[in-house]
Amino acid sequence: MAGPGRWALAGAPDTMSHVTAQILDGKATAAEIRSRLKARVEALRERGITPGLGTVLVGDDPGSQAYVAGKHRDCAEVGIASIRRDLPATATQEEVEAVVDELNADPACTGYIVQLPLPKGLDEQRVLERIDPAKDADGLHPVNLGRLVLMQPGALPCTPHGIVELLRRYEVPLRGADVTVIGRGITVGRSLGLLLGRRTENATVTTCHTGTKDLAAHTRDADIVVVAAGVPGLVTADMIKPGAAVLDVGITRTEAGLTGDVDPGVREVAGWLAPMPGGVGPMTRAMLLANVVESAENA
Ligand SMILES: Nc1nc2c(c(=O)[nH]1)N[C@@H](CN(C=O)c1ccc(C(=O)N[C@@H](CCC(=O)O)C(=O)O)cc1)CN2
Repeated sequence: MAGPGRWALAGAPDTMSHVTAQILDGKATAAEIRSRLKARVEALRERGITPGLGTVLVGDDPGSQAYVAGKHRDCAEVGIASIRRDLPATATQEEVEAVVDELNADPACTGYIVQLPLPKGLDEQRVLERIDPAKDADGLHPVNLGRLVLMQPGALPCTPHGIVELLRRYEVPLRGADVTVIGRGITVGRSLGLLLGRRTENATVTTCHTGTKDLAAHTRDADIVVVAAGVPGLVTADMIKPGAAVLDVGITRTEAGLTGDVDPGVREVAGWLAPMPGGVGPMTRAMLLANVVESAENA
């Protein structure tokens, strides 16, 4: 699946005519991953093991509701049992933590996630820390993030893991690549920096955020740009080195529909583009299933 855009990384002249970016098709890649996971789930079931994914959803945010519904559809497709716990937006910290305790104790739930963000007023970090690290299907418990820092095996956060898988499948050169990540949230930016800096990936990562003085200076030098800022159209064509890979992880819901962080003009400059929708999002869901299957296999 090698793309047309490798010439910028190889140092070819700027005068070379450019082909529109190759699309990093997360939807198709995730479907392939699910079909392989389905076979692994069947093998587990033959050994008498049924993996079970739990979700905890608090409140009525339309995005979170859609993501959780998607996660349960994926489970049904690959044969993972699913357990759903929905709480109203008025739920207290104690009520949310009681559900976490219940899932920690439930043997049918082999892994689970707490859908983020939680409604204002709830202490997200306290909830995440209460999850049994062995059941943390999102890799967001401090123990699992610590393993990532120490480069030890453990559940990996789904979006960063999905990004790395997508880059690998399309043979986007990663070793030694200069990667600029925009956004320092724990579900994407910060964890991605840790993941790409491991010896197995060996990329050089710059994490940009609201305090970054000259964002364009960092993106223009990068072989790979990952943007997870939630600012529609933040990254424009003039900020991208010709032939670089650009991955759009931003999602803003407007009355007109969903908007990503990458301006459509980037497609004419980039070598590869993971669009929103259809790029990284479906990979996030596929990696969650992979975490659940892998932890059932290792149990
Ligand atoms: N506990 C977690 N909470 C959140 C995570 C996470 O990994 N764990 N990530 C995001 C939300 N998320 C999964 O939970 C997620 C986001 C987007 C997509 C997706 O498929 N997006 C589509 C477009 C959106 C749409 O159609 O509605 C796409 O990009 O094609 C899946 C999962 C924050 N919370």
